[in-house]
Amino acid sequence: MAAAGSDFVVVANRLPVDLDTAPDGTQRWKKSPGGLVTALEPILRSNHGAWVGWPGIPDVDVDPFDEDGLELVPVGLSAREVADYYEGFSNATLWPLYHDVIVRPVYDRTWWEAYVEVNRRFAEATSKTAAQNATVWVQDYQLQLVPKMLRMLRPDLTIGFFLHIPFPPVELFMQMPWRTEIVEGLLGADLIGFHLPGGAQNFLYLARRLAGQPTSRGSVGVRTKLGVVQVGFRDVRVGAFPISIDSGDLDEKSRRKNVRDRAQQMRGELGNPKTIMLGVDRLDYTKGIDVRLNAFLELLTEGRVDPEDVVMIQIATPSRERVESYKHMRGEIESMVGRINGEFSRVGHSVVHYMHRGVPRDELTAYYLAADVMLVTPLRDGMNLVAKEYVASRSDLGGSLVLSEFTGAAAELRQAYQCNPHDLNSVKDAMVSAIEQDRETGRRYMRAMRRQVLAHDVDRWARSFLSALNRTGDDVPSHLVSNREIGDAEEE
Ligand SMILES: O=P(O)(O)OC[C@H]1O[C@H](O[C@H]2O[C@H](CO)[C@@H](O)[C@H](O)[C@H]2O)[C@H](O)[C@@H](O)[C@@H]1O
Ligand SMILES: Nc1ccn([C@@H]2O[C@H](COP(=O)(O)OP(=O)(O)O)[C@@H](O)[C@H]2O)c(=O)n1
Repeated sequence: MAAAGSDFVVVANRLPVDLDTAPDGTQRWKKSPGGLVTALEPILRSNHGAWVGWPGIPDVDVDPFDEDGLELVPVGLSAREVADYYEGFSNATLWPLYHDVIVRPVYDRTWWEAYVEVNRRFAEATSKTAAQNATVWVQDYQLQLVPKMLRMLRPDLTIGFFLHIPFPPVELFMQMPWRTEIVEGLLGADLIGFHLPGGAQNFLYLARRLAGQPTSRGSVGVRTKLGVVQVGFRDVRVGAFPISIDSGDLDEKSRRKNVRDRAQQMRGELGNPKTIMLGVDRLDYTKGIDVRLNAFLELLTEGRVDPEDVVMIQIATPSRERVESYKHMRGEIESMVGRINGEFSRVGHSVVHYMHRGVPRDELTAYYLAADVMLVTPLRDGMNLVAKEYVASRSDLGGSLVLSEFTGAAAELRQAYQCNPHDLNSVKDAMVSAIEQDRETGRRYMRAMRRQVLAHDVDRWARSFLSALNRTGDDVPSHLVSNREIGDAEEE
């Protein structure tokens, strides 16, 4: 039976803050990594909702607490569950399978059992947190069984699900030993959202084939034209809702004098090179950090880029460090950085600056402003918020974006220098075009991309998903998302 509870509950693998243990044993909360938290935290904060999630370290038992008007409901995981559910099934099975099998997925029955058990725990915690008839929004691949489990516990709830990573082609999904259970788990929701129409389309096909449910046959549009799966007397709707960022906030930050001064200072510290190229990613094999380093190495070797003129900065945030494929990739990337610097740096002038750590937000905005060329080269990425953040930060209309075709963002940022990360020549050519771009062309491209990102911000993303979930047309209940109007992109 529902207690008083919250009217709006987000359920995600992680809380927006992680409990961090310092070397002296003291613990403090710090912002969790990744785009999901960046995207959802502002919405939930402005709606005084509740967030159910894992506090980020094993074997801690924390009571629900209030943080600036947001109720945080921790779901504890044991060390074994972190190994089997998070590192195992989520990040060594689902993550590689959904990212085009860049790394071979491991199918392990023990991991699957832990995934089922932890999903049940999340469903139970949510059931206790949500008020009668509340709206619950379940996030991402770690929790695909929660919609069905939650519906069984609380049929009064309106349940949405959003997948932040790509939904794979049918032939790849069919590898999954527990494919039917996953499709049926998702079908517990009232609305299932993907970044792109292709993911929605793949899911509709699988709902027919694996769950044997009738579905609509027409194509799915972006934020419009939802697909439908009929599950008994319920209609489950399926749609494409490309996520975004708080672009207005970033635009405003990038105009601040202290941020601009810091960007200038960074350029000075690097010896004022003609071109600064920047990469900002979690250290993940999907992000194609190795691809851009290889392309840079070849350009330097061929003399198409002069090491005196071009400097590359790579910020690589530590991620999933106990998963084997991540350990392996870190070693490879760091040895490539060493090789490039060994061949092309001189005393006092490194060609690649590599940082294996997170960076505070203001500092990150200054990096975006300092960079002439932003390198976003994933082999596959659900959206990639970094690409959108770069564009939102360039209120000066400077800079150029090299963008992989295999990111969700590529569907919206058409004026980027798009490339195929599986084709090194394509990446090299895009880099050279971005480096050599003339000022007027660059301003035109950046203006067009900014119009897109400023008009389609994270507030609009949440509003379009939640209004579809609540079947209220354009009017979202005011307790769900802020009604802040999005102004026209103002430039310069
Ligand atoms: O929680 P972690 O295991 O440390 O990973 C961080 C997050 O990575 C993934 O982010 C995705 O969501 C972004 C926002 O929609 C999207 O732009 C990006 O393409 C995705 O990779 C993951 O989906 C999250 O669940 C993780 O929290
Ligand atoms: N050092 C860093 C690197 C990234 N980030 C943020 O992490 C998020 C990454 O999101 P994304 O969509 O590009 O990729 P995922 O890491 O979610 O796969 C962005 O919002 C970045 O600004 C950060 O806060 N600090």
